[in-house]
Amino acid sequence: MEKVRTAIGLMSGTSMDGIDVALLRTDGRAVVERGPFLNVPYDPAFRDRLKLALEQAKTITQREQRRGDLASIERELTLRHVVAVREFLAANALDAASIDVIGFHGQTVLHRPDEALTVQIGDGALLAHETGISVAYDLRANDMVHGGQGAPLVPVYHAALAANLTNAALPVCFVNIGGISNLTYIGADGVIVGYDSGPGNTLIDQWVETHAGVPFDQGGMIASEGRIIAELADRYLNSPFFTAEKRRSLDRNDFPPPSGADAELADGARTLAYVAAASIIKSAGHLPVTPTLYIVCGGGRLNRVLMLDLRDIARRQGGQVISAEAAGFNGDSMEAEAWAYLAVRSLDGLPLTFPGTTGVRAPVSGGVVVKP
Ligand SMILES: Nc1ncnc2c1ncn2[C@@H]1O[C@H](COP(=O)(O)OP(=O)(O)OP(=O)(O)O)[C@@H](O)[C@H]1O
Ligand SMILES: CC(=O)N[C@H]1[C@@H]2OC[C@@H](O2)[C@@H](O)[C@@H]1O[C@H](C)C(=O)O
Repeated sequence: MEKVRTAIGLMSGTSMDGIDVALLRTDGRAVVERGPFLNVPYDPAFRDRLKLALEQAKTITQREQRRGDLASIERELTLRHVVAVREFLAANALDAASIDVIGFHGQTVLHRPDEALTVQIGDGALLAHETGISVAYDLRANDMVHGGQGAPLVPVYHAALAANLTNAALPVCFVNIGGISNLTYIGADGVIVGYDSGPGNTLIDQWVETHAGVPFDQGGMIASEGRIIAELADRYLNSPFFTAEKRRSLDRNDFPPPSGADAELADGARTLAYVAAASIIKSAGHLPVTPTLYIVCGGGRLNRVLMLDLRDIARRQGGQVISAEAAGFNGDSMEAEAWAYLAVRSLDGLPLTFPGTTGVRAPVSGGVVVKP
C-alpha cells in the first residue's frame, strides 16, 4: 500500500480575497480524507498591495524577476501564509511535526501561456523555515516547460474525488467559479478533460467595487435588481476564446471590465453574472460529451443569480447543476485541498497534469520541494 501523508494546502486565488487553508490525508492517489478548513481574509490594504503586484508584474520577462515592490510584496504574502498556517494548526490542536508537507500556491501575478510564462509569487523556502514543515511550491512551471498551459491543475484532484463518489453516475463535470472559472470532466471511461472556461467573479467584483464600493456582490443581491444587457453580454460571449480550436488558460486581466457608460450598477452586475454562467456552458461545448451533472465549487456558487442562470442554461441541454455541498464536498476548500493533494503527488514524482488537462505533451510532475 502507498504511504498516506498528512498535507496542508494553501490557496491564494485570483480573487485575491484571502488565504484558504485545508488539511488532507492522502496517498496522492485514491486515498483522500478531507480534514478541517480555514479561510484567512486579506485586509483591504493588503489587497491593494496585491493589485500593485499585478500591475508591476506586467513588465516581467523572466519569471524570477522581482522588480519594484514585487520582492517586498512576495515576502509580505509569504509571512501572511506563515501566520495562516500557525492559526490553522492552533485552531485544530495540530503540531507542525504531524504535517508531512505544505502545498503552497502563492499568488499568480502574471499568466501568459502563449509565451510559456507564469509567475506565482511566494517564497517556499521562507515558508518552510518559518513553519518547520516541508513545502512543495511552484507547481505550474514544469507543465509549461513541457508545452502545457500551466493551468488548471485541480483536475487530477477532481478525478480523485469523482472516483470516491458513490451516488453520482459518471460522467460528471466539476466547475470552479473563482476569479476565473475552470471545469473538469470525468468520463464514464475515466477520461479526464479540464480547462479554464471563462471569466468568473473577477468581472463582477471589479464592477461592483468601482460602482458601489463593495468587494463583491453578496448573494447576487445587486444583480437581482438588474436586467441582462444582451449587447454587453454578447461582447464577452463572442470572444474568440470560446470558439478557438485549442483551449487556452486565462490571466485575470484577459477579460477587461465594462466601462461606466456600458450599464447602470444593477444591470452591469446582472449581465456579468449571466456572462459567468453562459461562459461555463459555452466552454463545456468542447467536452467529449455534454455533461448531465455539474458540481459547482468556488465563491461564485454563492451568487444566487449566477447559479439560477447556470441551472437554467444547463437544463436546456439536459444538464443538472448542484453545489459541491450537495455532492458531499466543501465548495470553499476544494482548491486548497487540491494543493495539498498535488503537493503529495509532487513528493512522489507523480504526474500533476495531462494532455487532456493543460495540453502538456505528456503527463508530467512538477513543483519545487524545500525542507525546513
Ligand atoms: N456570499 C457570496 N456571494 C456572492 N459571491 C461571493 C460570495 N462569497 C464569495 N463570492 C465571490 O467569490 C469570490 C472568491 O471565490 P474563490 O475564493 O473561489 O476565488 P479564488 O480562489 O480567489 O479564484 P480562482 O479559483 O480563480 O483562483 C469573491 O471574490 C466573490 O466574487
Ligand atoms: C494561472 C492561475 O493561477 N490560474 C488559476 C485561475 O483561477 C482559476 C483558473 O484560473 C485556474 O486555471 C487556476 O487555478 C486553479 C486552482 C487550477 O490551477 O486548477
